[in-house]
Amino acid sequence: MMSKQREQAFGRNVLPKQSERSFVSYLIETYNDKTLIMLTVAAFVSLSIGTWRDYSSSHPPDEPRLGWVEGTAILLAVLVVVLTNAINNYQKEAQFKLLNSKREDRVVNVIRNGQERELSVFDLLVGDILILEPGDIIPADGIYLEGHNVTCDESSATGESDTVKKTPLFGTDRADCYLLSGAKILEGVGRCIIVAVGENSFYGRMMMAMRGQNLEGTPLQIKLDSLAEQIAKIGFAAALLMFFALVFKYVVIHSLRKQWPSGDEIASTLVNIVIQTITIIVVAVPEGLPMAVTMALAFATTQMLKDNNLVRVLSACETMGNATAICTDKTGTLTENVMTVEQGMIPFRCVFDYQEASSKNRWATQLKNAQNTQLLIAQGIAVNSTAYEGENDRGEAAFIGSKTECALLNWIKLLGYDFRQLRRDSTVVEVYPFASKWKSMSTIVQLKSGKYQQYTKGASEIILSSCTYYMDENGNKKKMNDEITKQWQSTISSYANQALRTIGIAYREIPTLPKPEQDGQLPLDNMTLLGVVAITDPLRPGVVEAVRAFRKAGVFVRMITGDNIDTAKAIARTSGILTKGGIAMSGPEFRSMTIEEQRKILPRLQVLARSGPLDKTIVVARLQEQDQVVGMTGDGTNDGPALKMADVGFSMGITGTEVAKEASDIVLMDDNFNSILKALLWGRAVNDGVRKFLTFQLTVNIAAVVLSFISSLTSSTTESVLTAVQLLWVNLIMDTLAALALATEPPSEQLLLRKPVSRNAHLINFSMMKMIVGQAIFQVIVNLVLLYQGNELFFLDGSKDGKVLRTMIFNVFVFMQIFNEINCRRIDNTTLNVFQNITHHSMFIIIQVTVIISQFLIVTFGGLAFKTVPLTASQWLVTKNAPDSIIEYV
Ligand SMILES: Nc1ncnc2c1ncn2[C@@H]1O[C@H](COP(=O)(O)OP(=O)(O)OP(=O)(O)O)[C@@H](O)[C@H]1O
Ligand SMILES: [Ca+2]
Repeated sequence: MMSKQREQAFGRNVLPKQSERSFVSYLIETYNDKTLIMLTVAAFVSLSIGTWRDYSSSHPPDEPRLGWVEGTAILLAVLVVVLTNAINNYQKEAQFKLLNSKREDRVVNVIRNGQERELSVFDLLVGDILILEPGDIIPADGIYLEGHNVTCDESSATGESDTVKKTPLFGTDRADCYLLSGAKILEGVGRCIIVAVGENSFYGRMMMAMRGQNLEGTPLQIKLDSLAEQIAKIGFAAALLMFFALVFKYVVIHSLRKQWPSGDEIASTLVNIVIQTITIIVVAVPEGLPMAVTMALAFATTQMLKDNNLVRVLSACETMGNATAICTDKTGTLTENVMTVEQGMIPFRCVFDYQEASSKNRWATQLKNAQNTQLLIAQGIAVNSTAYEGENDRGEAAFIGSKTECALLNWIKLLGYDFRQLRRDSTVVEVYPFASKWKSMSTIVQLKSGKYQQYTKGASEIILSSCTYYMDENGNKKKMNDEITKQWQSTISSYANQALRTIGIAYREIPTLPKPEQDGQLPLDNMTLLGVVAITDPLRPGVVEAVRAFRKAGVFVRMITGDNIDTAKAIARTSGILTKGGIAMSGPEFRSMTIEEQRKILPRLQVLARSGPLDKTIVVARLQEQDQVVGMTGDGTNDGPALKMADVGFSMGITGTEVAKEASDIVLMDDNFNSILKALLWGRAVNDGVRKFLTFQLTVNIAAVVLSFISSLTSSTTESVLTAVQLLWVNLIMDTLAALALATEPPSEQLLLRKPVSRNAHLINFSMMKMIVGQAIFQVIVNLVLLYQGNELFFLDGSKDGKVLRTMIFNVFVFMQIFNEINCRRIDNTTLNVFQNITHHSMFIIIQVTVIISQFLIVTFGGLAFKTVPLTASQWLVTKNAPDSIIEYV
């Protein structure tokens, strides 16, 4: 059947879209807040009392009827607050949704219409033949057709962590040929036919059932939530205190005067006091605090995707900001993973170097005597690899699979062999795919004679040590001796010192099929060494600079690689990871040390070569014991535990197995080391953004509450200088808008100039504290001075019920917040220039300009609601500069 028809009949491998949450539900969610509801009730009470007084008989007929204004204005303010917050939440959610869909996409290898190709999992169809390798997570339900040793971990489906051995459908023993989606392939290679996709697959059904479950907060969110709660309690207490103080004052004044106002006047004053109290609560409750983190995270994670960091676990983003150590792989991360066979010795004494034009011909001539060897090598490489030539996901023809194998396949292609033909000509009976644990791969084929032949390729020292024979320059099998071994060794290290990756190629003939050892590895002994090839893999551009940047930022970079120690050292030296006095050693050596010795050596350990997945976990454990925050990269299935254990696990988007990705917090979409630096930058930016916002928020909080408190207690009408509606506007500036403005600053290189902040450091550090308290005191003093001395100061006619002065104070207060917000951009003491990089931060500028314009409109046209009067140009100037003039005055 054509794939179109299959798609129509069975659908694509996607789950139906989650029913969209309507905007109204966001509105309801935001409005569902105690203080907002209280405020609404109070507003309605004020509205009814106000209207009632307007039309009551005692209302003076010549005065305008304005009793309804206050209540309506508050209702409008509540509406604006709810709307802005809901819009924010809605957008934030949309960003996370985008991230989620990206997170699920990946490529799989399939055979469709007889053609091998790479496809997006979403395009997998029933009837496709899927190619499976160790580390894959089965993307749809399938039936195992053919393969070797396929073993699955179905714990995600059954909850039991037993490994299940699968047998092919047409095998001798048809016990279990079902491959469940969601299960992991632990070992073996194979092919299966897809029988159920999307919603109909096992995994799909499970995911559908789990829909709608929510994530828990990140550590920063949890910290902020509890801080917000504490502040809210204090604010609540302050508001309550104010309420009783105002009521007490009102009662005392009137009982001293022995003259009580009319009942409705008392009622309206009481309602006013209640409204003021609730407004103070609204201002004091820092509802924007937890939101600021989510917003910063939503912003950061979507931006990080552009920097090729796919954040799987939200908290990783902020944790990365505190990282003190990075452990990175070499191949593909520091290097480009563009591999080409460049040099080699095949067989003994026949050397070639593709950099040298004449060398190739010389090698060809030498090889003439050993044609059989060349064929053996070509067969070995063709049969003993899982890479293939096909279409990549962009539809271009390419070698697909392990880059090392691609390089080898390409090499034999250049030598004139057709690897497909070679594969077709041989009968493969067993495959032991490459595993980092063993550092080799073997395939056993049955010869026409009925005997078996084993091809093995892998890390050259390991292959060398398992060989008792070697092929000499004439194509004769000879016994190894010490001298020959030395010669091979020196060849290998001369390649390795040039930062080349060496692969040993060997074979042996065996009469019967060998039994794997305990750990599943094929015994490697009595092999014949055919030769060693050396593969280049250039350093990625920018790595040297990135390593330097990490060092400046106080983050220690270590290389943990499976490659040869000399190769590793050479690369580490050129990339700047290995420095004078630094230690490079091999994984087995490190593993055999005592914990004490490991701890001692760790601060200087920069390269760990020939390491296995276990070494990674050891390094993470030792580092974490020293309270380090560790970022660790990994690509293989066995790297899973180390990735999980690390504070931030990075998996490779291109070469990483699905299992590694699942265990990781962040997927490096381009496998690139430089992207880890980007993650550090963003991590620091998120932490900083939240701190900036916190500083700003607390300053305004304290200033507004204290000012209202003092001014209302001292005023004759028990009214605060800042009216309820004005305060609500201030609250909008400082909560929602400031969170947007301060928590979304794109990172700048400056963030890399300072040492990491401890993860356990208090959210509010000393310099923030100084800033908060200093600013708040300053603001309160300025406004109080204006309140009591303003009329003389600005030569105002105080008799006009002080409206101009009050408007000016309101204006001064808002402008002080705007300046304060600019100040809060730099809280890290690295520079005093608060305008640094402000041009890169368009969101900040947009919001500030919006606030200034709105303030102008409010003052000029919003008089009714905000109780303001239009100011003259000079009064505007004065309010903007008032803080300075006050300083002069004082
Ligand atoms: N497909 C393969 N078949 C056989 N041998 C391989 C294959 N891929 C790699 N090797 C050999 O095994 C060694 C270890 O590989 P491993 O994947 O553990 O680490 P690596 O790729 O060299 O480095 P890193 O751990 O930094 O990514 C390699 O140096 C190489 O010699
Ligand atoms: Ca608030």
